[in-house]
Amino acid sequence: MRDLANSINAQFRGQLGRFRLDAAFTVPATGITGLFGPSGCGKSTVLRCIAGLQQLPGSRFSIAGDTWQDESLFRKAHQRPIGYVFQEASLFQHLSVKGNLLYGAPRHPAEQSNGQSIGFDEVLELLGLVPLLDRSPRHLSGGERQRVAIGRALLSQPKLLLMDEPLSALDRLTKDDILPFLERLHERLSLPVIYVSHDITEIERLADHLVLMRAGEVIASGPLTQVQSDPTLPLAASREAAVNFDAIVQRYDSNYGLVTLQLEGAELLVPAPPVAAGERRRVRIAAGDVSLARQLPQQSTILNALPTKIVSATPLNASEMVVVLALGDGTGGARLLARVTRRSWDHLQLATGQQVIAQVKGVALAPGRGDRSRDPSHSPTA
Ligand SMILES: Nc1ncnc2c1ncn2[C@@H]1O[C@H](COP(=O)(O)OP(=O)(O)OP(=O)(O)O)[C@@H](O)[C@H]1O
Repeated sequence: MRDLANSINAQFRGQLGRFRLDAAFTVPATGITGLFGPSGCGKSTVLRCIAGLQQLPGSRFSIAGDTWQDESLFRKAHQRPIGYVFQEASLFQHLSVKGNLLYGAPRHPAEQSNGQSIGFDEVLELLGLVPLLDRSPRHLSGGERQRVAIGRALLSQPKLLLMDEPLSALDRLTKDDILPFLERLHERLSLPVIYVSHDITEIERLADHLVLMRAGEVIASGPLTQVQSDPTLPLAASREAAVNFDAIVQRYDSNYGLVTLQLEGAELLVPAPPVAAGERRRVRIAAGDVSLARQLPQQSTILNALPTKIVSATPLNASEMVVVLALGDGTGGARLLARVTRRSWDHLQLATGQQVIAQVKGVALAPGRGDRSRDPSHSPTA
């Protein structure tokens, strides 16, 4: 049982027209929780319930030991300390950016939030808003408007930030511009965030925990990598199946332009711009980029040939299977996914519990703060 004082506990049940919501999850009250699922599965409805905008009898919600609703209590929307960021930023056109940011901000934030206030200057710096302060919202790009909306939500001193598809109205390049700002918020603020998206690449980039929904129900929740690597869930079986890790930079080899990253149970070599030792960077390894070998390849261009143990193997279709691997000797190492053909599986006489070598042909490394390119670079590691 998770410690209630440090968790978000949600249970929303009820009928909305023809739609039945029966969603319950418990996640830590820290970091970013991604709420992911197909269109119409109920993600926005869950956020509306958390915000107190939708009341369903018999529902419960608490965060860090503070109950917002249960059988006998229902705090109205304005009594819930939340920031809400929507797909389209609704800014006041008659106010400047500064006016918009300060709208709704408590006058004495430190008194209102037990000293845990988010400062005006800090928000400006985190979201790069200084050059925009005197501008009218009419003259902002979509990405700039969204940054202002996020800043305004933060300055209301919320205890929980709800983000409902905040990037989905933006084009690819603008999205890539905003993601590093969100990563910085995540790094610097301890504010818990529930982030709704139907774009798995955003979730992979930002989330620490994941709640998977389908048809009004929560089908899984847990740490991101754990949910990604569960072969019984739809993510591991999808074409885009991948796992993400937060790895620590060990060293940088400027001679070859390679960074060494430490994961639980393995080290990875990845081509990258110079990066300082000790930095934390998120990596993504796609199932389709991992192949298996019985032995360490003697002469190969593959940079990352990692000892692993086969945890499970699940057929995907007539020709392919998804294999879950534990890095290292299988005790406590991070999990990887590999998509292999059934023919190769039989040919190599592979079996659950066996030690095998995972050959990682490519790794996507999320950019660091100093990187010029903001798109996660997918580098062949062969
Ligand atoms: N007040 C309501 N009355 C009737 N039906 C509702 C109500 N609110 C939501 N629904 C229905 O609930 C379902 C879930 O909607 P919701 O917007 O939560 O899904 P979603 O997962 O956020 O979808 P998307 O990713 O497309 O935004 C939809 O079929 C919607 O029509």
